[in-house]
Amino acid sequence: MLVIVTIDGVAASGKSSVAARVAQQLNLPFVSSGLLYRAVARLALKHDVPTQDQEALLRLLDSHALELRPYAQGNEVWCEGEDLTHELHTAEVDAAVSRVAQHSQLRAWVNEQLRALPEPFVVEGRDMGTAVFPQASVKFYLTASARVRAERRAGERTGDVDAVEAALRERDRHDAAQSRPAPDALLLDTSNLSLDEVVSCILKAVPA
Ligand SMILES: Nc1ncnc2c1ncn2[C@@H]1O[C@H](COP(=O)(O)OP(=O)(O)O)[C@@H](O)[C@H]1O
Ligand SMILES: Nc1ccn([C@@H]2O[C@H](COP(=O)(O)OP(=O)(O)O)[C@@H](O)[C@H]2O)c(=O)n1
Repeated sequence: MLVIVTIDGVAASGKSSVAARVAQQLNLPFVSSGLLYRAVARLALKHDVPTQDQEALLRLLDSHALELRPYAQGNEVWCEGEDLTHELHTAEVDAAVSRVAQHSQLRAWVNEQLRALPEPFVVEGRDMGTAVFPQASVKFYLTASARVRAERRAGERTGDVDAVEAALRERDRHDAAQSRPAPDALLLDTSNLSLDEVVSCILKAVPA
């Protein structure tokens, strides 16, 4: 059966880890939409383009072709022969990305890249079940307490748990506009669930 599964949620709620595992079980590709926003933020930082200047960001995209490659073992973003993926999960990009993501034309550009991907797939982000793939067959929205998310993420970033939690809360605040759950999404608080439990809960909702 051809399905799109959307997994949206707040920062560090488990979206990409869960999406990768769900996709593997379903033998589908998974798509990490946030990587495109992260890649634009990374390019802006690299080329000294102000993140509040949408026109300048769009010009940057015209001159630096970005490509999301949704491999099963992990998504990559390439820019003109260079793999940018390893540069996208830094505190610097975390701090800049929400400013990039607030621009409507830039969001339209990201959405165009995503809608051009061959279906079916599992896709994760903030607005996959609302703005981008409202027709998706199965929609989830993941949450977890800010403390739990900070503890999980602290191992992946420099800085103590308090600083990571403050940065996550700040990003959630900036991302609030595009982070509303779809009315038909199933909400899952993962604070007290293991990754395996979250994955099995989602798989139960996918039609056989
Ligand atoms: N339910 C869970 N239980 C334990 N650890 C989790 C769970 N979900 C995610 N993690 C861990 O939390 C961190 C953030 O998860 P990630 O998938 O990157 O979240 P997101 O894509 O929402 O930012 C990762 O280290 C991941 O392994
Ligand atoms: N569908 C999406 C995905 C990400 N984003 C933006 O991109 C940023 C990074 O997304 P991400 O999913 O890689 O971040 P994490 O939740 O993994 O920390 C978010 O903080 C949002 O600003 C968005 O606006 N819409």
